[in-house]
Amino acid sequence: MTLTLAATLPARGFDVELDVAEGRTLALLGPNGAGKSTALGIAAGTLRPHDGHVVLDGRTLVRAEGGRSRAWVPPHARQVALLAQEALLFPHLSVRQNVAFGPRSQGARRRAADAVADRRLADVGLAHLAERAPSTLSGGQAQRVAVARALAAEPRLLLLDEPMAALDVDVTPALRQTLQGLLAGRTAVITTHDVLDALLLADEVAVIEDGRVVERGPTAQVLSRPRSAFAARVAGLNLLRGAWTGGGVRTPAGEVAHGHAPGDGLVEGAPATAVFRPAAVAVYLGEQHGSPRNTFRGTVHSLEPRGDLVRVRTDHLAADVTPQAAAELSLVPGARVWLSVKAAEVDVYPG
Ligand SMILES: Nc1ncnc2c1ncn2[C@@H]1O[C@H](COP(=O)(O)OP(=O)(O)OP(=O)(O)O)[C@@H](O)[C@H]1O
Repeated sequence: MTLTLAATLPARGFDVELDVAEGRTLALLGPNGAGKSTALGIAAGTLRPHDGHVVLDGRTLVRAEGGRSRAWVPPHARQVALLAQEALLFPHLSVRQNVAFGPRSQGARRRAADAVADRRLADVGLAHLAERAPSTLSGGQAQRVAVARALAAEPRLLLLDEPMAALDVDVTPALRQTLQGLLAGRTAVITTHDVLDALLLADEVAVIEDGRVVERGPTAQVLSRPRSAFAARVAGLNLLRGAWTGGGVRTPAGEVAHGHAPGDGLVEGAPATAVFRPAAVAVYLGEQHGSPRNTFRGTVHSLEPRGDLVRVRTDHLAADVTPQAAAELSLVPGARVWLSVKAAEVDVYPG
């Protein structure tokens, strides 16, 4: 592995192990306060773990035991670049000087550093802004300069902390596309809440909740067969977890989901997961009988516009219905409903 990180920080309830292979990008997904930024801070050296280690390309960057550092490489000597949500450019330096800063501080001469800066600015499509002052840039441009600056230092590891979070939605697709090109073949960790970042930028995904990794795997697998509630939400899927019993997944609350189970591996009494799309769910005011359907009781929590449809959220499930259906059923928060989904629309898998 290029990067291995195993660290605890009891003050934050943080206890995480991660690894990233050479040239791969890992996305850290998780709710606010889960510990994603803490993981990046420990890798970058802005935070010290209480126990654990970080090893990059065989070099130990930190090793700590019981709150004492046994090994410590300071942040600037780690060959790790951390890109924050805000660009944080030096205001008194030009765009080119900002990007040349890393090579300069590594000892490159002015001309050579400027040449690197111009190449990196070209990589992010901003060669024409090299003379500008940071204060004259838009948020999206500033963030691109920050990406160029991070890459100019030739880091062995690139850390991106929600790089799109502070940007307007209309500029995020372009930056995401730029990052897609730049991350190919680099070792990187990106934190995000956005399914598109995970899909387009990451080879693997790790879901962090309450300071622990609760799920990890190749991106497509985690998003199509999530096991954690958070991954299911990011993937836009309903998720029910329970035990495989009598041909269905029985949840601790007593709900049963029948579905189709491609492949095998389901064992009577063993953990199993059922997922289905909100668009496959119909909403009724009374229980539906007959036909191979699953029905679940729920109370409407919220209604949100979702393209041409309305997303109806109940305690733990979601359904996408037409605005006409929502109106005919008089759906409002607090309404008691039945949600119904055909077994053929439900994927069931072990775990
Ligand atoms: N400077 C700090 N001092 C003490 N505790 C902190 C500090 N920063 C964060 N924490 C706590 O550490 C835990 C993990 O926070 P962290 O910022 O790593 O989460 P995150 O997953 O990055 O969240 P977000 O998505 O909101 O950025 C939280 O409980 C948070 O309250």
